[in-house]
Amino acid sequence: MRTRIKICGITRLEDALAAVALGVDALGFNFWAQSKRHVAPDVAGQIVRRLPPFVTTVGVFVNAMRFEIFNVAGEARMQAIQLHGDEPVGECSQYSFPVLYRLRAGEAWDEAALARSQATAFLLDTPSPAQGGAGVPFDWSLARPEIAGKPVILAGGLTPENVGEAVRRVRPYGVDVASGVESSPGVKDHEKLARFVEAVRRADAEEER
Ligand SMILES: O=C(O)c1ccccc1NCC(=O)[C@H](O)[C@H](O)COP(=O)(O)O
Repeated sequence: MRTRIKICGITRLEDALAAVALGVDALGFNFWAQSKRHVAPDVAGQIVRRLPPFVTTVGVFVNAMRFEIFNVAGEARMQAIQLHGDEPVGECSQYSFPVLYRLRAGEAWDEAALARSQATAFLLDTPSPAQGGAGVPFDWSLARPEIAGKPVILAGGLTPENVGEAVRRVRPYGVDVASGVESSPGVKDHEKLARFVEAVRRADAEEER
């Protein structure tokens, strides 16, 4: 299976186009005002208008009101949303968008509630006071390819140097990275992006052999 790749914290068109040229599957746009990677909805919308088809745009929200999510996701042309705060998992059913629901690694989950939920996938991240984007990996033995029958997107401190090992060990549906491919918050380093994608593809190819 090809591991899907989401690059999170896109704020600039050139970074979005560089990631897409490398074949990534999804781009994350952070609409939480306190994030170092915050992007205004109109700026995100202008970036999205310049993307080729078949790239999933994901709006990242932290404890936002439903009407705000609908308005922002609409204006910025998001195709999916990521709930990355303290939202209950039942909140996923309130949206017509596919929803990535953040789980904190190491916390006790109510697997039955997760299985019943309308989450499309679980983004498994390092617990962090900054909510996300902290660049700190967690113990991957806490991760699995699926949780409650839904795909897992592995996040938290992934870098070009460690992502191959993470993919080999966890075999997640996808991987997600923000800080590990940056030169500064919100500014992607295109060389790190290329090495990240290559490391994932190398790990995929090893599994196929
Ligand atoms: O990236 C942020 O600044 C951020 C802030 C608040 C909530 C979520 C945030 N990012 C969401 C992501 O999906 C990140 O890619 C994920 O947390 C992993 O980040 P990193 O450890 O920097 O790769």
